[in-house]
Amino acid sequence: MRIDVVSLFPEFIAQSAAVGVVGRAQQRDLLDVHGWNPRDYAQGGYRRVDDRPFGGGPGMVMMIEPLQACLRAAREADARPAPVFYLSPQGAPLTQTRVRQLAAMPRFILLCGRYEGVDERVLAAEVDAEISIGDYVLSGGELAAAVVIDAVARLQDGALNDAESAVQDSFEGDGLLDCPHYTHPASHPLGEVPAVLRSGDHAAIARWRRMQALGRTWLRRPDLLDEAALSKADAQLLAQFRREHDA
Ligand SMILES: Cc1cccc(C(=O)NCC2(NC(=O)c3cccc4nocc34)CCCC2)c1
Repeated sequence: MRIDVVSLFPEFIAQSAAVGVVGRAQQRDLLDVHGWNPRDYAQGGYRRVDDRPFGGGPGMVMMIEPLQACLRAAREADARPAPVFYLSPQGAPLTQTRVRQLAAMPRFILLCGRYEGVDERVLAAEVDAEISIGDYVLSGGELAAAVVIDAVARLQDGALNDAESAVQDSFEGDGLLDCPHYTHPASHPLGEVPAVLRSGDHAAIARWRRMQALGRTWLRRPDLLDEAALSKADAQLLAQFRREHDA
């Protein structure tokens, strides 16, 4: 899979994609991430990429020409067709379902805004869809691009080791939050590790972990619970968690 990223800070994208799971996926040729800087496609001595907003107001807007030329260069770097996604607060919220759709594509291009954003005519002419990673104010779209790249990289076959696959499969499988995790020491001034986890009773441990995942999802993200397909056993575990919680 190939991802091209158009950004005024391509080094940020390259560095974040060089470490961890994404870096390893690139080393394994499962993924290629290429950064492109619109400033390299800006005409004239000043290599201007932004200008003042029509209608007045604070800040600057990214100009059409450098973006169009940069998007064209990125598109033409590979023969395969490439949808363009603009990372934007006005975009559709990113979900694991959307990540799975993106991960199935042979390639796509991510466009990152800076300043107040990009000239609206670029969105109308060049962008296939807008994606948001959440409702808060950021300084640029690059962090959102890094989130998309990480989530998509993890779904490339061969990108994850067994432990990483476990957490991926868990959420992919049932859409629940994770259970609590503990490691040495068993006893500490901060508290004890739950006895069941040290019991060696693997059925009881699996049951406890499932109950915790269900219970925490109920307490913290009931919206996810509505989406999750709960088995009869799950429903009973959750009922027990709620009884103990309300006791
Ligand atoms: C709630 C709200 C309302 C109005 C503006 C902004 C805001 O943050 N505007 C600034 C920019 N924000 C983002 O790019 C951005 C931000 C958040 C999530 C995202 N997911 O993808 C890209 C994202 C847009 C141009 C430069 C950065 C945020």
